[in-house]
This record gives sequence, structure tokens and C-alpha cells, in this order.
Amino acid sequence: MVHPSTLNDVLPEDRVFPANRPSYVLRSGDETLLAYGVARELPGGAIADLADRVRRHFEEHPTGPDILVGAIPYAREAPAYLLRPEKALRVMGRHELATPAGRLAPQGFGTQVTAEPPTDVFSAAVARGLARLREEPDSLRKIVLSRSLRITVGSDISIPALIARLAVDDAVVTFATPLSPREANLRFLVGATPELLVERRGSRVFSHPLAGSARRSPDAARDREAAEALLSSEKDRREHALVVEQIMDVLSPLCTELQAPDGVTLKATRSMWHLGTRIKGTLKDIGTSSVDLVALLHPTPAVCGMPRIEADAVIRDLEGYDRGFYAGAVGWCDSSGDGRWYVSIRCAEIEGRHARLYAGAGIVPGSTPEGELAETAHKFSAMLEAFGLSAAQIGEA
Ligand SMILES: C=C(O[C@@H]1C=C(C(=O)O)C=C[C@H]1O)C(=O)O
Repeated sequence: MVHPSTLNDVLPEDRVFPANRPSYVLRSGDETLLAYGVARELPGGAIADLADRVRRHFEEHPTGPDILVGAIPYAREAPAYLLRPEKALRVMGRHELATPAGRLAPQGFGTQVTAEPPTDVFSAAVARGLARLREEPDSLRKIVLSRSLRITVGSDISIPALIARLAVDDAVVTFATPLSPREANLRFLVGATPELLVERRGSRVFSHPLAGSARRSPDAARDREAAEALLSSEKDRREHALVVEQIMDVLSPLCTELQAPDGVTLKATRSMWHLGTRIKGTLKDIGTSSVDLVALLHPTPAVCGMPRIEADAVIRDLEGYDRGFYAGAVGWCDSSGDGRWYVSIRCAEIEGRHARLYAGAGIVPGSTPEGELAETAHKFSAMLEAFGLSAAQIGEA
């Protein structure tokens, strides 16, 4: 662990994302993790035995940086992509990420944006989801439906430039993680997530689920009103409570003590208000690793619904696409079992000139197709702005 005054003291700009070499960045309020090079890939496999594969990896390969970094997809049966980097640096404190000299990609001419599914198809899916919630109130309490935007720009997207632009928001965790190459093309998941799925630090465990959202406003009075309306919205509180309930249910048998404060709090990003709850506990058994915890918690009702299996079946039926690494987890773990995993939302999959952005919204009785369409549009805005686009410009606001 190093404590330099700026990140550039340890990592000159041109060494972040050297050409054709997968690199990894996870920058949060209290530390920045940089990793580069691929010493080994963890063999792919479903989430159920991921923690065992991680343990075996560290036993069989004791040398090299004591860390695995990467991403876990939404679908529990789909393979995670974790890698052992050649080099890794954990820098304590909040740091500015190097602003790359290069441009993100030429904007304007040549930029294409396509909603997939189209917005009316998404709204129809929300209406069908609401009908399912009404028909089966005892077996289905919440579902989270998402949609995507495909953006194609004139030349290859610069990952460092995208990260630097996303990092203007201090309230979020900026990340870029390599995904398994597709036909030898490098792919990355890049985003700015506000949501901690789970962290294990020794015997301590932390989670900061979010659910319940409102758009922020540049006008201070309106912004405050939006926050107050969210805090007193019965629908949003219900939507939020389901997430806290599931996380507490999963963690409590594993903990000697577990606390969630009474009452929700607000979490603000630059573009969104969310309802949030900080959960803290102490594990009974230090043998429970961060990846064991992810495997038990994921997907939470913040990105899937309640109950999990029923909600997931409805999502697969109504969304009509594979979420890939969106709504999964991104983070790191080490050989002691420590690790930190964020929910991979407010993100995009990047490959060459192409980006695919994703945003979803929780649906409970009381939700409306128009409301959820608008909410997903606002959730796209941080990524869109990083591309030099606005939601309004592309007919999304
Ligand atoms: C699913 C997303 O966000 C999640 C859903 C939220 C909601 O429905 O209010 C809020 C925060 C996230 O847990 C997303 O951003 O894509």
C-alpha cells in the first residue's frame, strides 16, 4: 500500500491503460486500485463455486500481487471474468485520475445512438411487469427492468478519457474492468456506480444498498423538494425496504451482530437521489470470504426483484436481452478473503468504437411505465455526459 500525494507520482499517465494491455481501475472515496497486465485469468465458471475457485487459485499461485480483480455477470450461471494482474497498486485516499491527453472520440459527426429496446417497447414491458405484480401479489413483490442504449462513435473510445470524465463525480465509484476478449477484441466494462454490494475487511462486513430514485435538479429549491418527496414516498420506501430485508436475511445467520440504522438516508450522485441504508456487521467465521458473500447476496432486489427466482424469470421473459455484466458486480478480492464488490450499474460495455449503456428501475405496485422510462433516462445521464451527449439531445429526457 502506498501513500503518494497524487496518483501520478506512482503511475504516470501513459502507464494507465497502455495500448493493447488490459488494465483495471476502481476509484472510490477512500482508495484507488489500479492493476495492469494479465498474469492469469481465473478459469470461468458460475457464481455458485466462484469462492472455491478463488481459494484454489491463491493456493496454487502464491506468487504475484495478492489480488484478483474483475467482474461478475448478472446471470448466476454465466462465467465471471476475474484476473490476476501483473501489477497492482492500492493508493489510499481520494485521488484525481490522470486526465489523459487524448480525446474520448470525435463527437458529433458519426455518433449514432440507438435505444435497444426502443423506448415504447420498454414502456410496454413495464406495463406487462405491473400486470404480473397485480396478478401474483403473493408470489411477486418487485421486479427490476432495464434497457440499453447503443452508442457508436467515429473512432475507438478512449477508456482513460471516459474514466477521467466519469470521475468528476466524487460521490460515485469509477471503474473500468476488462471483460473476456471477444474475437481478440479488448472489451471493458466502464462505469460510475453509487452502490456497494458488499465489503469484507477482516471479520467486518459492510453493504450499502440503494433503491428508490429521483432526478436531481440544477435548481437548489427543486432539488431539495425532489429529495424530500423521495424520502416521504411510500412506494419508494417499500421498494427500498425489500432490498434491505433480503440483505439482512442473508447476512444475519453469518454474523454475530448486524446493524441497519432505523430509517433510510439519502444518497446523492451528481444526477440522482437514492434511498440508501448502511448495513454493518461482524462475521462469525472469518473463513467466509467476500466472494462467498457476493455469491449469497447477488442479485439483490436492487437489480433483480423479490423473490429472486420468480423476479429473475419475469426479467428474462420481459427484457428480451442478456444483461451480460450489467447489474452484476465489479471489484476485487485477496487471499485473506477480504474484498470489495460494487453493483455494476451506471455502466457501459465498451468495445472499439461501440458502447452499450444500461439502466434499470425497480417496479412495484404504484410504479408507472412513464415514470420508469424517465427514471432510466436520468440514470443514463452520467454516462451520456461522459460521451459528451445529453439525455435531451438524444430524445431521452
Ligand atoms: C438498476 C439500477 O439501479 C438500481 C435501482 C434503483 C431504483 O430502482 O430506484 C436505484 C439504485 C440501484 O440499486 C440502474 O441504475 O441500472
